[in-house]
Amino acid sequence: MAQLIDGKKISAELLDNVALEVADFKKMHGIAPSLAVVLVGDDPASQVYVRNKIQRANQVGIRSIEHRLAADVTQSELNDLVDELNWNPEVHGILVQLPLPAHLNEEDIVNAIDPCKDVDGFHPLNVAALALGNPKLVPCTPQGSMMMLTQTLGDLTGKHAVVIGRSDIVGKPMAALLLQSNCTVTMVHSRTRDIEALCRQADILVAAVGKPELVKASWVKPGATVIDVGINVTLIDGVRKLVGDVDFADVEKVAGAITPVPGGVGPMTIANLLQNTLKAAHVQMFK
Ligand SMILES: Nc1nc2c(c(=O)[nH]1)N[C@@H](CN(C=O)c1ccc(C(=O)N[C@@H](CCC(=O)O)C(=O)O)cc1)CN2
Ligand SMILES: [Mg+2]
Repeated sequence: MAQLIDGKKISAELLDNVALEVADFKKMHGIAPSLAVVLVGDDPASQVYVRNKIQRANQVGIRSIEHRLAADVTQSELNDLVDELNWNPEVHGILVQLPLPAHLNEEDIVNAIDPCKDVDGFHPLNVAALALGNPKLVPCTPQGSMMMLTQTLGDLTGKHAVVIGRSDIVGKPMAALLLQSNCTVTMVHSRTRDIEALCRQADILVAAVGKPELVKASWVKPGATVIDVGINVTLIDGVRKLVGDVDFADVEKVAGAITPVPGGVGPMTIANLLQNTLKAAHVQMFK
């Protein structure tokens, strides 16, 4: 049976470390790092994620400022808020919870955030910095996935990593980070031919595609490390159940190590958001 990569445990260690560094930051500067969290509308999952982010921020001593906007807010009203947060020296990190309601243009909003406060790492300047091998603020889910990989495997040099999915917030930055760690990287997606055979070549398999339990044991090389980024809500006999993109019960029989859902990558995302907030605050103090 595969080793379980425990995201709750690894993220708790990271949060303890962030809390210590936040205490040092406060001693040095006399203020707390601060994070502005913008939530538009009433998507139930987004409400849960935002609540968890604020709760964890408070736990490590980061000041959080919540901005809740109605679902029918206009693009220019949201832009005005982002602008105000950009100019406010008491705000070190800004995050706009995604997805936004359909009438809003996500790209324009992300582009409006000051790249130095972009703790999600989604701004084009942060994307470019990562692609050029000089990362500044890195997207939280891929950064957390890399921490789990290095804790499990140590040096990743020479390993063949296959990333399933090419989203801007997970697949692409994940591939860039794996490349930076000297992996040989293959990206597969909906138009790839024979995905299964390519996945079977992977020493490291990262599933970030949003398809419940897509990856079966037959896709996995014996002993491979499997990172499951998927968070899919399914109904089993009328009961809400969270499953990943990996068929855990099947794949754990062949993998060397595997992340569960829940309790894997998810908690790492939030811990990395707070680490990014601290990093952004440090950079702004010396500007
Ligand atoms: N601005 C952003 N929006 C979104 C991001 C993001 O990184 N920045 N990522 C996702 C949602 N997300 C954080 O925002 C997120 C999703 C899931 C978890 C998590 O801890 N999940 C738990 C299970 C929670 C549950 O029971 O529902 C787990 O996997 O154990 C954290 C953060 C999209 N939007
Ligand atoms: Mg839209």
